[in-house]
Amino acid sequence: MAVTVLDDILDGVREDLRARQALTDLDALRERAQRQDPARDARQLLRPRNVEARGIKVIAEVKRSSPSKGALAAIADPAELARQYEAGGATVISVLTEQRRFGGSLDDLRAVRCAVDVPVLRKDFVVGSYQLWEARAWGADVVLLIVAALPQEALVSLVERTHSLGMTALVEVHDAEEVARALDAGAQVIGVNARNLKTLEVDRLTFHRLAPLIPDSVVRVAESGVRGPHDVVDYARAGADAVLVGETLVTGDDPRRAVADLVAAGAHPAVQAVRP
Ligand SMILES: O=C(O)c1ccccc1NCC(=O)[C@H](O)[C@H](O)COP(=O)(O)O
Repeated sequence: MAVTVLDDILDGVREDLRARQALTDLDALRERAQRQDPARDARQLLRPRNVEARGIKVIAEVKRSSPSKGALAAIADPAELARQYEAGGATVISVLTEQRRFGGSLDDLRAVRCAVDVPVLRKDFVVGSYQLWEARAWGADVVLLIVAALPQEALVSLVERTHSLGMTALVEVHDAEEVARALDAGAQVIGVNARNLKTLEVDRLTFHRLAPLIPDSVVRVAESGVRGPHDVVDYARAGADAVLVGETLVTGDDPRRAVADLVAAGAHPAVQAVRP
């Protein structure tokens, strides 16, 4: 019996994963993954060495629905949406591939991969390495690993495996203990989710509380709750290198313009993140 929203999501993810594993064995996935172009270095793009290029980056998400808001947008053509995001200046495109609650799929990931040149993030609820091989086989450059969904030994192993496949791990946290776990696991990019995945409550100040616990050597991503440029400015002032934005972009009528407005806010001299 699922106790929290996250537990319920994970129950469905495990059931759907078993069905996919029954259809495609790991050797076939590995073979497909090895045929892919090497993964793009998203970490470098999220925190460029050239300080002048260091405006707050935007990770723009393809998100049809969610547990907190239900149906958001049909997104009949995820590739076109991704092209609009890229044209607006998004540094990374995030693709939700969980089907039951977010209406996503690996086909969406593949379509977006074929449509854009920027790195693509597989946003799902990873519980094992098979999903990492899936991500690589479908062209992902970045994979989300949710600390709250994984015991520490599994988290450590999955971060290592993600890096060994050439991909970047976006390790997601929501409290101080999870920050410590992410750092222990070797995370080089940490996402602070303002949304509590167990209760769905959104508190943008979560990032402000946790950012000081994340060393300057680690890329900081502020996830969720970005309603517009003002939230980008606020996250930037709290030390974010990047923001991850979904709902505001998929529910608006001009995704390219919406991304461009967020990028402009993040690039403004008054708010550029001052990074050592
Ligand atoms: O969005 C949800 O309702 C949700 C519920 C449970 C687990 C994950 C959930 N969303 C995934 C995300 O973290 C967001 O899609 C992403 O950070 C973008 O957030 P937003 O801009 O608020 O859509």
